[in-house]
This record gives sequence, C-alpha cells and structure tokens, in this order.
Amino acid sequence: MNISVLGCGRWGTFIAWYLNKAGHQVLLWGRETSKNYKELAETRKNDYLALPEGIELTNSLEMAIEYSEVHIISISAQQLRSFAWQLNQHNIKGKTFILCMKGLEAESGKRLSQVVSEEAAGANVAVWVGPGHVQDFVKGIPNCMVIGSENVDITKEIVQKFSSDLIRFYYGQDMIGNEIGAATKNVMGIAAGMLDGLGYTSLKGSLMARGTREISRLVRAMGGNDITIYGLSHLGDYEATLFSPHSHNRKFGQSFVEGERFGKLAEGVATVEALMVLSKQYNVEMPISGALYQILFENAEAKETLEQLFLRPIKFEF
Ligand SMILES: NC(=O)C1=CN([C@@H]2O[C@H](COP(=O)(O)OP(=O)(O)OC[C@H]3O[C@@H](n4cnc5c(N)ncnc54)[C@H](O)[C@@H]3O)[C@@H](O)[C@H]2O)C=CC1
Ligand SMILES: O=C(CO)COP(=O)(O)O
Repeated sequence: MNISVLGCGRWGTFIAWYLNKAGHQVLLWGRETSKNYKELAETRKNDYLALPEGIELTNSLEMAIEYSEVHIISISAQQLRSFAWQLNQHNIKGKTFILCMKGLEAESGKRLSQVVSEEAAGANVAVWVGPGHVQDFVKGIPNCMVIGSENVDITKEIVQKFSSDLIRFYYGQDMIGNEIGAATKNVMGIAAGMLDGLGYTSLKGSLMARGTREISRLVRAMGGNDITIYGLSHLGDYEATLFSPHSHNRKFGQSFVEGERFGKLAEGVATVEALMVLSKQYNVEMPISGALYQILFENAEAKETLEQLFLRPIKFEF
C-alpha cells in the first residue's frame, strides 16, 4: 500500500526504511528548511541508515497527504498540535494518522491522540509504540511493538499490513494506558540516566518496580487499565530506555547530572511537566516524577532530591 511518513528525523526515517522493507510504497516528507531533510535530499543517508532507492522524498505536505490514505507522524510531541492544525488545512477526512511518537502535551497533559482529534476532527488516529532502536533494527535484531486505536478494525488492518519478521506487533487494547505508558517510560529513562551519572546504577531495578507502580496508579485513575503499564509500551520499553546506550532520554539524564548539555530530543523533559498537571488533575501521588520536576525545572540538587525519595514514610509495597 502507499504510505506517507511525515517527519524525517531519527525515527521517521527508520519507519520509512522499515515500511519499504515490509513491501510498501513509501513517501517520506520533511520540511524544506529542516537539517534532516536537507541531509537526506543531498546524500540519502543520515547517522543511522541509508534510504533504499524505492523511498521517495518530498517537502510538499500537500503531495504527501494526497499520496496515501495511511500516514505516519513522527515529529517532536510539543509540535504536534500546530502540525495537526496544518494537516487540517488539507483534505484529510477519513484518512488514518498513526502516531509514532512518545509524549504528552506539556501544558495540558493531553495525550497525543487527543491533540490530533481536537485539531483534525474527521481523521482516524492510531498509535504505534513499544521498544526499538534504529541501530538494532538495521542490524536485523527483531523486537515486539504495539499498535492501537479506538477502532479495532483499523488496529487489526494496520497490524496485519505492517507485520514482518523484524517486528512482531500486538493489538493495543487501551489507548490511555499505551499513550501514557509510552510517554512516561521516557521520564523513567531520564531518572535512570541520572542514577547512572550519580554512580547509582544498581538502583535501576528499584526504579523499574516503583516507576511502573507510580505510572500504573495514574493510568487507573485516568480510566485506563493499570496492567497495560506492564506491557510493551512501558515496562517492555525499559531495556531500550533505562539500560540502552542508544537512549536519548537516558543520555539526557546522565548528561544533566554531569553538567553537560545533551542536544538531541529527549521527550521525557516535557512529559515531566505534563505529569505534574495530570497528578493534580487526577489526585495521584507521583513521587519519582515530582522529584524529576524539581530537579529539571526548579533547580533542585539531583543527588539530594533523589536521595530524599528514601526518606518518605514507610508504606506497603502494593
Ligand atoms: N521505539 C520507538 O517507538 C521510538 C520512538 N521515537 C519517538 O519518535 C519521535 C521523534 O523522535 P526522533 O525521531 O528521535 O526526533 P528527531 O529530533 O530526530 O526528529 C524529529 C523530526 O521532527 C521534525 N519536526 C519538528 N517540528 C516539526 C514541525 N512543527 N513540523 C514538521 N516537522 C517537525 C524535525 O525537523 C525532525 O526532523 C519522538 O516522539 C520519540 O519519542 C523515537 C525513537 C524510537
Ligand atoms: O523509544 C525509544 C526506544 O524504544 C527511544 O528512546 P529515546 O528517545 O530515549 O532514545
């Protein structure tokens, strides 16, 4: 089938590569002014892969929208609302937009599918999340991921068309759980990087146990299924984020405590802000996310703030 991939950064370019390999006709769109687009247009390569011949490149959004009924979006989460507004200036009624992104709107705490539905009513929205790094996939190392939407027929159709021996997809059953899970694994990734930077790597097991607990409480309060947090979108993505040398969020956390600047996109930073909104809105205690907010946004000292988590009153584990 024809598929347009909107966004040609690290992940969008991989998605285009993957879908071409899975036998689809792929058009990859990027903004004319974007550094990533210019590099691909000139060399057909980036730091991670070379684009196969079959993938076409365009900087015309109109052409990308007309090209197919199924579109992938992979840009930074905080840009999604304005981008969805832009999409809505075209004829997108009945088209499907699959969000390959992991974030929440910082100011409102809204999920990305909600943001698109608000700005581009009439389009179908799905999400594709779960563990995976370009560096592993291009070496042929397979992984499992999850695709979900509010319409099970759409979910099944996408999964069937996108599956290959490189990615085993599961049908997502819980949009709240999968979107919150995918966004918040980045927050735990930043915390893991801070632990690495502070010489506390051995605490990452505890972070996994208490992080999943904190996020599952939130998901339940929001009306999702708390078990989803123990699935591919969240716990299943911990290896790729809390432990992987490739993770931008983990590297951001480590660089932060080491006093260095990490220049690439770490979605978890804005997600921490969104979690403070949701924690208040749903009256859910979120100690790990709260500690990260203090460190990232209120200049709290990282080591001391993380150590404070140990001084909280003793409680039952579950
Ligand atoms: N396993 C997975 O599912 C993975 C998911 N991701 C997710 O993919 C998303 C993108 O991440 P990366 O590719 O690493 O980021 P990136 O920074 O490499 O690429 C983002 C792209 O979005 C473009 N962009 C930004 N604002 C835009 C706008 N307003 N309109 C159009 N294009 C715009 C930029 O020019 C850039 O090319 C993130 O949400 C990230 O969490 C990333 C890696 C793996
Ligand atoms: O989502 C990812 C792995 O599944 C990528 O994570 P980072 O953005 O932290 O690199």
